[in-house]
Amino acid sequence: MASMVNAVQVIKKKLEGKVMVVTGGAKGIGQTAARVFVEHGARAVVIADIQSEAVGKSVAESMGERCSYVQCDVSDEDQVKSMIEWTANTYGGLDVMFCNAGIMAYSAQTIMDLDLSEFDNVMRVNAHGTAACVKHAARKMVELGTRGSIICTTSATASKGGQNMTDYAMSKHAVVGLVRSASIQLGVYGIRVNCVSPLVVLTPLAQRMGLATPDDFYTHFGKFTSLKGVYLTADQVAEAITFLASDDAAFITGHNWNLDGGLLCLPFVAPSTT
Ligand SMILES: NC(=O)c1ccc[n+]([C@@H]2O[C@H](COP(=O)([O-])OP(=O)(O)OC[C@H]3O[C@@H](n4cnc5c(N)ncnc54)[C@H](O)[C@@H]3O)[C@@H](O)[C@H]2O)c1
Repeated sequence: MASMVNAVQVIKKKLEGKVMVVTGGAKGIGQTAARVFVEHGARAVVIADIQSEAVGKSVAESMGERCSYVQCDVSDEDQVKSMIEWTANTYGGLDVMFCNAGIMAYSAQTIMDLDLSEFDNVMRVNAHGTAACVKHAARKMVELGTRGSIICTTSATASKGGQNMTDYAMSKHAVVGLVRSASIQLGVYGIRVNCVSPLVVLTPLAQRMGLATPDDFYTHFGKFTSLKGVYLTADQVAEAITFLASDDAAFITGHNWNLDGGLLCLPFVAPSTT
């Protein structure tokens, strides 16, 4: 028992003392990330999400006293600005901004049947909303003189075209452009900006695409990855974000980290069926 305790004690907590915001943290990847940030010793984790106060507060409470909830629609710049102000005033700083909130349209969104009001909605949250979050986090970090870390969630669709979800792919390509440009502009302040591009994670969002179990993933995506018999979990994404947020990544900026099981490295030949 004593040796087990010692083993746990030597595991490094990578986020000790940090004040962090997670947008879209009431569900899915963001909720897991908030829990993992607390486990890694973050001083404060603010979950910012469009969900009701009741839903968000119960998620935050389930993670302990270092976690709190602010209802915030990331597509509304004023709400984003107020949420960042509240975080910095309440906890005395802002070290890490995880811009993760994102949505998909309800229709297939092939180009010839593109519903442009759904398109606007997807772009408003995924591109415009992420830009508002990066903008106001950066302004606050510069104001406070913090050499912070900003991380955005984009998607494997940011590097590929698709049979459908045209608006979603466009919005995620936009986030990569945002991250690359912001990383250049903010480097002078010591602020790092990176993004992660997961393939599929079995969250409520993936369920809407009919992906609820590992078998669903293997059936639909297994042949497009070089790694076999493994799938991406929200915990793995959260650990990747934790690394990018931590001081271990002090010289890493401007990257789009593909969490894709090797999908982007597959050669230009028909995928192997073995
Ligand atoms: N799940 C996947 O397979 C997958 C793959 C690649 C990328 N992503 C991206 O990861 C991110 C998280 O996805 P997820 O699967 O956890 O989704 P999810 O639907 O499970 O959770 C998304 C959260 O974002 C919140 N949200 C939605 N609109 C918002 C808004 N306007 N303002 C604030 N919060 C808002 C929702 O309330 C929800 O809590 C998204 O950006 C998504 O595009 C997901």
